[in-house]
Amino acid sequence: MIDPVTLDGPPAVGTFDQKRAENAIRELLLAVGEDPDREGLLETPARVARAYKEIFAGLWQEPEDVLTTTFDLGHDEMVLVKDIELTSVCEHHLVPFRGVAHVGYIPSTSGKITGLSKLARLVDVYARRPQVQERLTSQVADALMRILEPRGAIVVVECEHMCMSMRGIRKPGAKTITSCVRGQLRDPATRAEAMSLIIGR
Ligand SMILES: Nc1nc2c(ncn2[C@@H]2O[C@H](COP(=O)(O)OP(=O)(O)OP(=O)(O)O)[C@@H](O)[C@H]2O)c(=O)[nH]1
Ligand SMILES: [Zn+2]
Repeated sequence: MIDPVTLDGPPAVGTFDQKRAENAIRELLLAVGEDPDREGLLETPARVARAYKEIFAGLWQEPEDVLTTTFDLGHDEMVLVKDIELTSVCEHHLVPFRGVAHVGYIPSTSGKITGLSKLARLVDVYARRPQVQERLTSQVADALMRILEPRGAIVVVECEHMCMSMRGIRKPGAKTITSCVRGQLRDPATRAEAMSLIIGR
C-alpha cells in the first residue's frame, strides 16, 4: 500500500513526476487484482510512467516552440497538408484515438508561411495531451491564426476512438470528423475549395 503522504503533496503543475506516475500505475495494478510484484510486472510501473511522459509530452510544449521557422515567400494562396497521422488520448477514458489531420491556411498578404513539417509538429503538440477531438481541432486552428497571422485557416480531423471500439458501445470503425474554419476560409467558395482538396484523395 502506497502512503499518499510520501507522494510529496499536490502535483507540481507543468512538470512530469515519474515517481508519482509509477506509484499510480502500481496502485492501478493492485486495483484490478493484479500482483505488481510478480516477475513480469516488476518493471511495468516505471515503463508505463516513461510511456506516459512521451504520450503526454505536448503538455510541456507550446505551439510557439514548433512554429519557429517562417519564410516570406510571397506565396499568398492556400497551403494544405493532408493526412497527417495522429494519435491522441481521450480525456474521458485515457485510451487512444487515432486518425489523421488535414491542416490548411491562406498566408497573409505578405506571404508569411511556415515549414510544412511544422504543421505536423503543431498537431502533435496538441495531440500529445489528454484531449477531446473538438478541442484538438480548434487549438490547432487558433494557434495557426495567432502565430502565422494568415488570412484564414482550416483544420479537419478524422479519428477512430478506442473508447468507442474496445469498450462501451463497441463500434469499431466508427469515425468522428471535426472541422474548424477561421478567417477567409469561412467564405463558402474558399471553404469548398479546401474541402474538395481534403476529400479528393
Ligand atoms: N465530444 C466528444 N466526446 C468524446 C470524445 N472522446 C470520447 N467522447 C465521449 O465522451 C462521452 C463520455 O460519456 P460518459 O457517459 O461520461 O462516459 P461513459 O459512461 O464511459 O460513456 P460510454 O462511452 O457511452 O460508455 C462518451 O460518449 C464518449 O464517446 C471526444 O473527443 N469528443
Ligand atoms: Zn473516451
